[in-house]
Amino acid sequence: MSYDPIDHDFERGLHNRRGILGDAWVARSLNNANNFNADFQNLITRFAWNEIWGRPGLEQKTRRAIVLSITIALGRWEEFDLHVRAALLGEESNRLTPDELKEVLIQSAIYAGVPAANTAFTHALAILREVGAQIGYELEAVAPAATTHPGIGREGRTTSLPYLHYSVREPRNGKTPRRTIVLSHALGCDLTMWDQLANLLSEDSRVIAYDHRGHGASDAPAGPYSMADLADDAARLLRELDTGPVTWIGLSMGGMVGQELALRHPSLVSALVLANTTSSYPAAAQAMWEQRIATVREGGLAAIADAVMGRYFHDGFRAEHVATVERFRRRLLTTGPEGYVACCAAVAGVNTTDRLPSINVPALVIAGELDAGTPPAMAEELARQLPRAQLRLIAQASHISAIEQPSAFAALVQEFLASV
Ligand SMILES: O=C(O)CC1=CCC(=O)O1
Repeated sequence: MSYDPIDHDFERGLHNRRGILGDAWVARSLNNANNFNADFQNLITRFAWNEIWGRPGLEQKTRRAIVLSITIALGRWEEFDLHVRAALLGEESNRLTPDELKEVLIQSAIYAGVPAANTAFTHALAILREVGAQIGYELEAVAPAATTHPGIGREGRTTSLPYLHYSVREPRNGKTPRRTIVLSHALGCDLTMWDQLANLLSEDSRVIAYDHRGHGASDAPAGPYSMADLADDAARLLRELDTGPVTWIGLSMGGMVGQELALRHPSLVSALVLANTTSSYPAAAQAMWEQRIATVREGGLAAIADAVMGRYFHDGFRAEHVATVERFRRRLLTTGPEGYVACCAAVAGVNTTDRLPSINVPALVIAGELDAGTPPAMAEELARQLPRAQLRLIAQASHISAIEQPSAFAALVQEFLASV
């Protein structure tokens, strides 16, 4: 039987401790050990750094965030400072970026209290001032009123009436926007319909999403509305935001607005993505729209909610994505009935077919294979009339194809954007 003189727990712990706190700190701490504290140093090296930090169940970045949160909650500022510095200067695989550190501190404000987070920000800022240059992070003045939420951008509303609620996401890469994209939602939805695509496209683009009049947090002036009203709203919003020509991505009613905008305000549109939409409805559909308006007037939006969900999403999607469908149902039910029926009138009256040949911008027309509301034949007609259109069909998608098939939808949009 051999005797191994190496204490493996201590060695492994030391290795982990160096990886997390850095060689210099660990060397200093070992050099300063003495007959009073060496036993304690040995204990934390074996137990904290080997037993706990050595466990494979969580990434080291996550463990760093946990330590920061707990030291904030307990007000252990010396330990907090040590771990902030180590987290910022750590190895690439496990370091926290200043933005990630900021998120830990913001979240701790809710769970440990604002006073604790306040002190944490003061301590973390002092460390960032010290190590910022080393990690390429510059502190610069920013007005709190101008901050943006990473998931929804900066919200605002037009200064002119009727007020339109919008959000603007600036490019995450921090560079000049490659283009400005406007996302235009369907009847009965609101700008949140686009959250996922907006966050994807804002990697390098400025992305604006807005609520049509009568929807979301925008005004709902007395109706009925026309498609020209909705297009003029869009033009007013773009002029207020001083966007210049935009890439317009609209689904269903949002695509109808895009066509009318390109016809009435051609200088504001440089490219069009028209998804699950049409340039007109057959005469037979007029009675259906009139019936829908009457039903909502009589019974509110609850009276049409099941039918609308059935048109938005195909059977398989509804069965598998109950929470998503519920989210859309809630949104529909919280849309004001007056604004909704006023927009139904605009949709029923859409009529751009004969004018489409004058839209001379690149266009991507997307159809959903299973879309009963605006079937692929309507997309084919759009693509026939638009001089610079390409037509794409998404399989296993009905009306709200951007939600049913988000990856396929995003891939088509990105392929198109790369080509224009
Ligand atoms: O509400 C529907 O049935 C589908 C729809 C028509 C126009 C729109 O935007 O969505």
